[in-house]
Amino acid sequence: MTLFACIFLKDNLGLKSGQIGLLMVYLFQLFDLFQWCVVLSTMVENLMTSIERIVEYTNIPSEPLKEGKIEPPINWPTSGEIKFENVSLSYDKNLPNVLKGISLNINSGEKIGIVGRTGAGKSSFFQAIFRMYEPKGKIFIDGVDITQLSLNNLRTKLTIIPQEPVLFSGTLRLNLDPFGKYSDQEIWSAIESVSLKNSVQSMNSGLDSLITTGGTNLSVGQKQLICLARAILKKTKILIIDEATANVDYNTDAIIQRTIRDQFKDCTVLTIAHRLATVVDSDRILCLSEGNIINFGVPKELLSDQTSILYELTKKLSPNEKKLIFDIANGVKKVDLVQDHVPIENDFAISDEDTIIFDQTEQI
Ligand SMILES: Nc1ncnc2c1ncn2[C@@H]1O[C@H](COP(=O)(O)OP(=O)(O)OP(=O)(O)O)[C@@H](O)[C@H]1O
Repeated sequence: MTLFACIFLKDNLGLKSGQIGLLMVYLFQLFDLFQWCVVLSTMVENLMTSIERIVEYTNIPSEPLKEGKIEPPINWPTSGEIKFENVSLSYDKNLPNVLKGISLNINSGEKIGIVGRTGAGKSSFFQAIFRMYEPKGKIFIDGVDITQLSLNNLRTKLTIIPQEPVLFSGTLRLNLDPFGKYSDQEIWSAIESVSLKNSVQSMNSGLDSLITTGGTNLSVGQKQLICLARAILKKTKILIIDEATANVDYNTDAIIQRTIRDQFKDCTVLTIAHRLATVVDSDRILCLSEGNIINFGVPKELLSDQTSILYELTKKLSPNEKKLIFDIANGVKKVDLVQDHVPIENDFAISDEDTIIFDQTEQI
Protein backbone atom coordinates (compact mmCIF):
# COMPACT_ATOMS: atom_id res chain seq x y z
CA MET A 1 0.00 0.00 0.00
CA THR A 2 2.77 2.42 1.01
CA LEU A 3 4.79 1.22 -1.97
CA PHE A 4 1.96 1.98 -4.41
CA ALA A 5 1.26 5.34 -2.73
CA CYS A 6 4.94 6.26 -3.11
CA ILE A 7 5.08 5.22 -6.76
CA PHE A 8 1.86 6.96 -7.82
CA LEU A 9 2.30 10.05 -5.65
CA LYS A 10 6.06 10.25 -6.24
CA ASP A 11 5.87 13.49 -8.18
CA ASN A 12 3.21 15.08 -5.93
CA LEU A 13 5.27 14.31 -2.83
CA GLY A 14 8.50 15.28 -4.51
CA LEU A 15 10.18 11.99 -3.59
CA LYS A 16 13.26 10.66 -5.32
CA SER A 17 13.64 6.95 -6.19
CA GLY A 18 16.46 6.56 -3.68
CA GLN A 19 14.28 8.01 -0.90
CA ILE A 20 11.44 5.61 -1.77
CA GLY A 21 13.90 2.70 -1.63
CA LEU A 22 15.17 3.84 1.76
CA LEU A 23 11.59 4.26 2.98
CA MET A 24 10.75 0.70 1.93
CA VAL A 25 13.82 -0.73 3.67
CA TYR A 26 12.88 1.03 6.93
CA LEU A 27 9.27 -0.04 6.51
CA PHE A 28 10.22 -3.72 6.23
CA GLN A 29 12.48 -3.42 9.26
CA LEU A 30 9.58 -1.88 11.13
CA PHE A 31 7.31 -4.83 10.23
CA ASP A 32 9.84 -7.26 11.68
CA LEU A 33 10.10 -5.11 14.77
CA PHE A 34 6.30 -5.04 15.24
CA GLN A 35 6.09 -8.81 14.82
CA TRP A 36 8.85 -9.31 17.38
CA CYS A 37 7.04 -6.95 19.79
CA VAL A 38 3.86 -9.04 19.49
CA VAL A 39 5.82 -12.27 20.12
CA LEU A 40 7.55 -10.73 23.16
CA SER A 41 4.36 -9.30 24.65
CA THR A 42 2.65 -12.74 24.31
CA MET A 43 5.65 -14.39 26.00
CA VAL A 44 5.58 -11.86 28.85
CA GLU A 45 1.84 -12.43 29.27
CA ASN A 46 2.38 -16.20 29.48
CA LEU A 47 5.33 -15.92 31.86
CA MET A 48 3.40 -13.57 34.13
CA THR A 49 1.29 -16.58 35.19
CA SER A 50 4.44 -17.94 36.86
CA ILE A 51 4.85 -14.65 38.75
CA GLU A 52 1.18 -14.84 39.71
CA ARG A 53 1.76 -18.37 41.03
CA ILE A 54 4.89 -17.33 42.97
CA VAL A 55 2.99 -14.43 44.58
CA GLU A 56 0.14 -16.82 45.45
CA TYR A 57 2.56 -19.33 47.00
CA THR A 58 4.40 -16.68 49.01
CA ASN A 59 1.07 -15.63 50.53
CA ILE A 60 0.33 -19.14 51.78
CA PRO A 61 1.20 -19.28 55.50
CA SER A 62 4.06 -21.74 56.02
CA GLU A 63 3.61 -24.77 58.22
CA PRO A 64 5.27 -24.66 61.65
CA LEU A 65 7.74 -27.42 60.76
CA LYS A 66 9.85 -27.26 63.90
CA GLU A 67 7.25 -26.70 66.61
CA GLY A 68 6.42 -29.84 68.54
CA LYS A 69 5.31 -30.61 72.08
CA ILE A 70 7.46 -33.70 72.43
CA GLU A 71 10.70 -35.05 70.97
CA PRO A 72 10.60 -38.65 69.71
CA PRO A 73 13.20 -41.12 70.98
CA ILE A 74 16.40 -41.34 68.90
CA ASN A 75 15.98 -43.81 66.02
CA TRP A 76 12.18 -43.63 66.36
CA PRO A 77 10.28 -45.49 64.92
CA THR A 78 12.07 -48.76 65.46
CA SER A 79 9.24 -51.22 64.93
CA GLY A 80 6.65 -49.40 62.79
CA GLU A 81 3.45 -50.11 64.76
CA ILE A 82 0.61 -47.74 63.90
CA LYS A 83 -2.45 -47.14 66.04
CA PHE A 84 -5.43 -44.93 65.15
CA GLU A 85 -7.74 -43.92 67.99
CA ASN A 86 -11.02 -42.36 66.88
CA VAL A 87 -9.35 -40.35 64.12
CA SER A 88 -11.40 -37.88 62.08
CA LEU A 89 -10.19 -35.58 59.34
CA SER A 90 -11.75 -32.61 57.65
CA TYR A 91 -10.17 -30.49 54.91
CA ASP A 92 -11.65 -27.31 56.35
CA LYS A 93 -13.58 -26.43 59.48
CA ASN A 94 -16.62 -25.71 57.30
CA LEU A 95 -16.40 -29.03 55.47
CA PRO A 96 -17.71 -32.39 56.72
CA ASN A 97 -15.32 -35.06 58.01
CA VAL A 98 -13.85 -37.27 55.31
CA LEU A 99 -12.48 -39.73 57.90
CA LYS A 100 -15.10 -40.49 60.51
CA GLY A 101 -13.75 -41.73 63.81
CA ILE A 102 -11.37 -44.40 62.55
CA SER A 103 -9.75 -46.77 65.06
CA LEU A 104 -7.34 -49.54 64.09
CA ASN A 105 -4.05 -51.23 64.93
CA ILE A 106 -1.36 -52.07 62.40
CA ASN A 107 1.36 -54.39 63.62
CA SER A 108 5.08 -53.97 63.14
CA GLY A 109 6.20 -55.03 59.66
CA GLU A 110 2.66 -55.69 58.40
CA LYS A 111 1.85 -55.13 54.74
CA ILE A 112 -1.52 -53.42 54.49
CA GLY A 113 -3.48 -52.86 51.27
CA ILE A 114 -6.05 -50.05 51.32
CA VAL A 115 -9.00 -50.28 48.95
CA GLY A 116 -12.32 -48.58 48.45
CA ARG A 117 -14.31 -46.78 45.81
CA THR A 118 -13.24 -43.37 44.65
CA GLY A 119 -13.75 -40.74 47.36
CA ALA A 120 -13.77 -43.42 50.10
CA GLY A 121 -11.03 -41.61 52.04
CA LYS A 122 -7.95 -43.67 51.13
CA SER A 123 -5.66 -40.71 50.37
CA SER A 124 -7.14 -38.81 53.32
CA PHE A 125 -5.97 -41.68 55.53
CA PHE A 126 -2.40 -40.89 54.41
CA GLN A 127 -2.97 -37.14 54.71
CA ALA A 128 -3.82 -37.78 58.37
CA ILE A 129 -0.61 -39.77 58.97
CA PHE A 130 1.53 -37.03 57.39
CA ARG A 131 -0.57 -34.35 59.12
CA MET A 132 -1.04 -32.49 55.85
CA TYR A 133 -4.31 -31.50 57.53
CA GLU A 134 -4.50 -31.78 61.32
CA PRO A 135 -6.54 -34.85 62.29
CA LYS A 136 -8.77 -35.06 65.35
CA GLY A 137 -8.19 -38.03 67.65
CA LYS A 138 -4.88 -39.72 68.22
CA ILE A 139 -2.42 -41.49 65.93
CA PHE A 140 0.40 -43.41 67.58
CA ILE A 141 3.52 -44.72 65.85
CA ASP A 142 5.49 -47.02 68.15
CA GLY A 143 3.57 -45.56 71.07
CA VAL A 144 4.41 -41.92 70.23
CA ASP A 145 1.43 -39.64 69.62
CA ILE A 146 2.38 -38.09 66.28
CA THR A 147 0.01 -35.16 66.74
CA GLN A 148 2.42 -33.92 69.44
CA LEU A 149 5.55 -34.09 67.25
CA SER A 150 6.97 -31.34 65.10
CA LEU A 151 6.12 -31.85 61.42
CA ASN A 152 9.81 -32.02 60.65
CA ASN A 153 10.36 -34.87 63.10
CA LEU A 154 7.31 -36.71 61.81
CA ARG A 155 7.75 -36.38 58.07
CA THR A 156 11.47 -37.16 57.95
CA LYS A 157 10.67 -40.51 59.57
CA LEU A 158 8.14 -41.60 56.97
CA THR A 159 8.57 -42.34 53.28
CA ILE A 160 5.90 -41.95 50.64
CA ILE A 161 5.92 -42.99 47.01
CA PRO A 162 3.16 -40.88 45.47
CA GLN A 163 1.11 -41.59 42.36
CA GLU A 164 2.97 -38.88 40.42
CA PRO A 165 6.70 -39.57 40.77
CA VAL A 166 8.59 -36.40 41.69
CA LEU A 167 11.94 -35.82 39.96
CA PHE A 168 14.00 -32.62 39.83
CA SER A 169 16.06 -31.28 36.98
CA GLY A 170 19.63 -32.17 37.84
CA THR A 171 21.80 -35.22 38.11
CA LEU A 172 20.62 -38.72 38.87
CA ARG A 173 22.64 -38.52 42.10
CA LEU A 174 20.79 -35.35 43.19
CA ASN A 175 17.48 -37.07 42.50
CA LEU A 176 18.39 -40.10 44.56
CA ASP A 177 20.17 -38.32 47.38
CA PRO A 178 19.08 -34.65 47.47
CA PHE A 179 20.74 -33.98 50.83
CA GLY A 180 24.05 -35.68 49.97
CA LYS A 181 23.75 -38.10 52.90
CA TYR A 182 24.72 -41.39 51.29
CA SER A 183 27.94 -42.84 49.92
CA ASP A 184 28.30 -43.80 46.26
CA GLN A 185 28.30 -47.44 47.30
CA GLU A 186 24.91 -47.07 49.01
CA ILE A 187 23.47 -45.23 46.01
CA TRP A 188 24.71 -47.93 43.61
CA SER A 189 23.25 -50.61 45.82
CA ALA A 190 19.82 -48.91 45.72
CA ILE A 191 20.09 -48.57 41.93
CA GLU A 192 20.92 -52.25 41.66
CA SER A 193 17.87 -53.16 43.74
CA VAL A 194 15.57 -51.57 41.20
CA SER A 195 17.31 -53.19 38.19
CA LEU A 196 18.91 -49.98 36.91
CA LYS A 197 22.57 -50.74 37.63
CA ASN A 198 23.70 -51.82 34.15
CA SER A 199 21.91 -48.92 32.54
CA VAL A 200 23.41 -46.30 34.80
CA GLN A 201 26.86 -47.91 34.50
CA SER A 202 26.67 -47.69 30.73
CA MET A 203 26.24 -43.92 30.85
CA ASN A 204 29.28 -41.72 30.36
CA SER A 205 28.50 -39.71 33.48
CA GLY A 206 27.00 -42.50 35.60
CA LEU A 207 25.39 -40.97 38.66
CA ASP A 208 26.08 -37.49 37.30
CA SER A 209 23.95 -38.02 34.18
CA LEU A 210 21.27 -35.40 33.75
CA ILE A 211 17.56 -35.77 34.25
CA THR A 212 15.35 -33.09 32.73
CA THR A 213 12.75 -31.12 34.70
CA GLY A 214 10.07 -33.43 36.06
CA GLY A 215 11.96 -36.38 34.54
CA THR A 216 10.39 -35.75 31.13
CA ASN A 217 13.12 -37.86 29.51
CA LEU A 218 11.94 -40.90 31.46
CA SER A 219 8.85 -43.05 31.19
CA VAL A 220 6.43 -43.21 34.13
CA GLY A 221 7.65 -46.67 35.14
CA GLN A 222 11.28 -45.59 35.07
CA LYS A 223 10.53 -42.52 37.15
CA GLN A 224 8.74 -44.74 39.68
CA LEU A 225 11.78 -47.04 39.84
CA ILE A 226 14.03 -44.05 40.59
CA CYS A 227 11.58 -42.93 43.31
CA LEU A 228 11.65 -46.46 44.66
CA ALA A 229 15.47 -46.39 44.73
CA ARG A 230 15.22 -43.12 46.66
CA ALA A 231 12.86 -44.78 49.17
CA ILE A 232 15.26 -47.74 49.51
CA LEU A 233 18.08 -45.32 50.34
CA LYS A 234 16.01 -43.49 52.94
CA LYS A 235 14.79 -46.83 54.34
CA THR A 236 12.39 -45.66 57.03
CA LYS A 237 10.46 -48.15 59.13
CA ILE A 238 7.18 -47.07 57.54
CA LEU A 239 6.63 -46.91 53.79
CA ILE A 240 3.47 -45.44 52.30
CA ILE A 241 2.57 -46.05 48.67
CA ASP A 242 -0.25 -44.03 47.15
CA GLU A 243 -1.24 -45.70 43.88
CA ALA A 244 2.37 -45.58 42.74
CA THR A 245 1.78 -48.23 40.11
CA ALA A 246 -1.56 -46.95 38.80
CA ASN A 247 0.01 -45.72 35.55
CA VAL A 248 2.48 -48.51 34.85
CA ASP A 249 1.98 -51.85 33.12
CA TYR A 250 1.53 -55.14 34.99
CA ASN A 251 5.17 -56.17 34.55
CA THR A 252 6.58 -52.94 35.97
CA ASP A 253 4.04 -53.20 38.77
CA ALA A 254 5.32 -56.72 39.49
CA ILE A 255 8.98 -55.51 39.54
CA ILE A 256 8.08 -52.69 41.92
CA GLN A 257 6.05 -54.99 44.18
CA ARG A 258 8.80 -57.62 44.22
CA THR A 259 11.43 -54.99 45.07
CA ILE A 260 9.24 -53.63 47.87
CA ARG A 261 8.74 -57.15 49.25
CA ASP A 262 12.52 -57.78 49.21
CA GLN A 263 13.76 -54.40 50.39
CA PHE A 264 11.05 -53.53 52.91
CA LYS A 265 10.62 -56.99 54.42
CA ASP A 266 10.89 -55.69 57.99
CA CYS A 267 9.05 -52.42 57.40
CA THR A 268 5.39 -51.58 57.74
CA VAL A 269 4.08 -50.90 54.25
CA LEU A 270 0.72 -49.25 53.55
CA THR A 271 -0.38 -49.39 49.92
CA ILE A 272 -3.35 -47.81 48.18
CA ALA A 273 -4.09 -49.43 44.85
CA HIS A 274 -7.01 -49.45 42.46
CA ARG A 275 -5.47 -52.51 40.81
CA LEU A 276 -6.46 -55.25 43.25
CA ALA A 277 -3.64 -57.57 42.10
CA THR A 278 -1.19 -55.05 43.56
CA VAL A 279 -2.49 -55.38 47.11
CA VAL A 280 -4.29 -58.68 47.37
CA ASP A 281 -1.14 -60.45 48.60
CA SER A 282 -0.93 -58.04 51.56
CA ASP A 283 -1.14 -59.38 55.12
CA ARG A 284 -4.41 -57.52 55.62
CA ILE A 285 -6.69 -55.34 53.52
CA LEU A 286 -8.35 -52.21 54.86
CA CYS A 287 -11.61 -51.48 53.06
CA LEU A 288 -12.89 -47.93 53.40
CA SER A 289 -16.20 -46.40 52.39
CA GLU A 290 -17.28 -42.81 52.97
CA GLY A 291 -14.54 -42.31 55.55
CA ASN A 292 -15.44 -45.41 57.60
CA ILE A 293 -13.71 -48.76 57.95
CA ILE A 294 -16.04 -51.37 56.54
CA ASN A 295 -13.70 -54.38 56.60
CA PHE A 296 -10.17 -54.94 57.82
CA GLY A 297 -8.86 -58.46 57.47
CA VAL A 298 -6.95 -61.17 55.67
CA PRO A 299 -7.58 -61.00 51.87
CA LYS A 300 -8.53 -64.67 51.57
CA GLU A 301 -11.21 -64.29 54.26
CA LEU A 302 -12.53 -61.04 52.82
CA LEU A 303 -12.83 -62.65 49.38
CA SER A 304 -14.85 -65.52 50.81
CA ASP A 305 -17.30 -63.02 52.35
CA GLN A 306 -19.66 -61.97 49.57
CA THR A 307 -20.75 -58.90 51.53
CA SER A 308 -17.21 -57.51 51.81
CA ILE A 309 -16.07 -54.49 49.79
CA LEU A 310 -13.12 -56.48 48.46
CA TYR A 311 -15.45 -59.14 47.04
CA GLU A 312 -17.69 -56.37 45.68
CA LEU A 313 -14.71 -54.79 43.88
CA THR A 314 -13.83 -58.08 42.15
CA LYS A 315 -17.30 -58.18 40.56
CA LYS A 316 -16.29 -55.52 38.02
CA LEU A 317 -13.30 -57.54 36.85
CA SER A 318 -13.08 -59.86 33.85
CA PRO A 319 -13.15 -63.62 34.67
CA ASN A 320 -9.36 -63.84 34.09
CA GLU A 321 -8.59 -60.90 36.35
CA LYS A 322 -10.94 -62.26 39.00
CA LYS A 323 -9.21 -65.65 38.87
CA LEU A 324 -5.83 -63.89 39.21
CA ILE A 325 -7.02 -62.06 42.34
CA PHE A 326 -8.34 -65.25 43.95
CA ASP A 327 -5.15 -67.15 42.99
CA ILE A 328 -2.93 -64.51 44.57
CA ALA A 329 -5.06 -64.36 47.70
CA ASN A 330 -4.87 -68.16 47.91
CA GLY A 331 -1.08 -68.06 47.96
CA VAL A 332 -0.02 -68.51 44.34
CA LYS A 333 3.05 -66.30 44.06
CA LYS A 334 2.23 -63.05 42.29
CA VAL A 335 5.54 -62.76 40.44
CA ASP A 336 4.86 -66.13 38.81
CA LEU A 337 1.62 -64.86 37.36
CA VAL A 338 3.03 -62.13 35.17
CA GLN A 339 5.11 -62.62 32.04
CA ASP A 340 8.84 -62.24 32.18
CA HIS A 341 9.67 -58.61 31.86
CA VAL A 342 11.89 -56.98 29.25
CA PRO A 343 14.86 -55.76 31.30
CA ILE A 344 14.84 -52.03 31.84
CA GLU A 345 18.54 -51.88 30.89
CA ASN A 346 17.63 -52.17 27.21
CA ASP A 347 15.66 -48.96 27.32
CA PHE A 348 18.52 -46.63 28.11
CA ALA A 349 20.52 -44.68 25.56
CA ILE A 350 22.79 -41.77 26.08
CA SER A 351 23.06 -38.63 24.02
CA ASP A 352 26.27 -36.72 23.42
CA GLU A 353 25.29 -34.27 26.14
CA ASP A 354 25.19 -37.13 28.62
CA THR A 355 21.48 -36.61 29.12
CA ILE A 356 19.71 -39.84 29.94
CA ILE A 357 17.39 -40.62 27.08
CA PHE A 358 14.95 -43.42 27.64
CA ASP A 359 12.84 -45.32 25.21
CA GLN A 360 9.42 -43.81 25.77
CA THR A 361 7.51 -47.04 25.18
CA GLU A 362 7.30 -47.65 28.92
CA GLN A 363 7.90 -51.31 28.22
CA ILE A 364 10.07 -52.25 31.14
N1 LIG B 1 -8.13 -31.06 49.23
C1 LIG B 1 -9.39 -31.39 49.48
N2 LIG B 1 -10.28 -30.46 49.89
C2 LIG B 1 -11.56 -30.79 50.16
N3 LIG B 1 -12.05 -32.03 50.08
C3 LIG B 1 -11.25 -32.99 49.67
C4 LIG B 1 -9.86 -32.73 49.35
N4 LIG B 1 -9.28 -33.90 48.98
C5 LIG B 1 -10.25 -34.84 49.06
N5 LIG B 1 -11.41 -34.31 49.46
C6 LIG B 1 -12.66 -35.03 49.69
O1 LIG B 1 -12.41 -36.03 50.64
C7 LIG B 1 -13.12 -37.22 50.31
C8 LIG B 1 -12.16 -38.38 50.31
O2 LIG B 1 -11.19 -38.13 49.30
P1 LIG B 1 -9.90 -39.04 49.11
O3 LIG B 1 -9.03 -38.36 48.11
O4 LIG B 1 -9.34 -39.36 50.43
O5 LIG B 1 -10.56 -40.35 48.48
P2 LIG B 1 -9.85 -41.58 47.81
O6 LIG B 1 -10.50 -42.80 48.37
O7 LIG B 1 -8.40 -41.48 47.93
O8 LIG B 1 -10.30 -41.39 46.29
P3 LIG B 1 -9.51 -41.75 44.97
O9 LIG B 1 -9.46 -43.23 44.91
O10 LIG B 1 -10.37 -41.17 43.90
O11 LIG B 1 -8.18 -41.09 45.06
C9 LIG B 1 -13.80 -36.98 48.98
O12 LIG B 1 -15.15 -36.73 49.24
C10 LIG B 1 -13.11 -35.75 48.44
O13 LIG B 1 -14.04 -34.97 47.72
